[in-house]
Amino acid sequence: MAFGGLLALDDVSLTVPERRVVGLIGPNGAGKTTLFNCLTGLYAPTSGLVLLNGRPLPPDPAEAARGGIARTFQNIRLFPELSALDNVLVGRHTRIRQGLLAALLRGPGFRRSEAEAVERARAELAFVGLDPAGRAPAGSLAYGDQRRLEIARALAGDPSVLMLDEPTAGMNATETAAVRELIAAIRERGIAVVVIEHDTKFIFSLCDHVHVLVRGRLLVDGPPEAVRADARVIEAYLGAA
Ligand SMILES: Nc1ncnc2c1ncn2[C@@H]1O[C@H](COP(=O)(O)OP(=O)(O)OP(=O)(O)O)[C@@H](O)[C@H]1O
Repeated sequence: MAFGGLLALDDVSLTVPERRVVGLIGPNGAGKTTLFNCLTGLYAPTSGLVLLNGRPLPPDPAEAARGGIARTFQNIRLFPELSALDNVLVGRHTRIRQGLLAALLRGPGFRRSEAEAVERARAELAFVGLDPAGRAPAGSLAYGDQRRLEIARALAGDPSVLMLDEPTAGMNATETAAVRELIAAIRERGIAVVVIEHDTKFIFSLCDHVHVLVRGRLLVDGPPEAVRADARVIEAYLGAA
């Protein structure tokens, strides 16, 4: 991925297997968010391909969502005036088959589909540890709960891959531990997770596989123990001795 003369991602390739938590770490400006933006269709990579179950995914966020890739953002992007429940319903929207006419007529098929969506949204709120009624406006929730709400919204779209951009940013140790448990529970549901985090302790204790990105290139990847002990990773983070 090039931005004018800046090569933000250079020859980066990674695979996200089913039911795995894949970590992405690297210093500031390494290209982690840019990679997320390419994988979720927000950016059209200058060259290269994104394959989902072996099929090329067009660079279109709506297609990526329908295909089963969901994400959260580094900076929370909720609809603050909408209730928590409505925020999750927005995430469910890609799976609702009823068209405009059905919505206008509000027939039994539409009402059933709406009731199912609400039930599912409540289940996702409960899954992430929030009040399933979800009446409070999203903007009134505590910061950590807003991050959970974003995850609930992403899960409501039935993703096969969930991409989390710094899910524990700004959280204390207790909240961070809860997010670690939540991600493990998401993997148990059969969903693959890709996580960007600056907190390397969090990444090494959670992930099945870790990729290290430095200045747009993949430096090292492997199981957490191997990556943590790799001299190149230690140098990239701490500088040479
Ligand atoms: N839309 C854009 N236009 C131009 N340059 C961009 C754009 N998005 C990112 N970049 C540049 O690409 C490089 C990688 O940025 P990116 O945000 O992906 O890094 P990051 O690893 O996510 O960093 P951080 O850990 O600070 O969030 C940086 O040099 C950044 O300035």
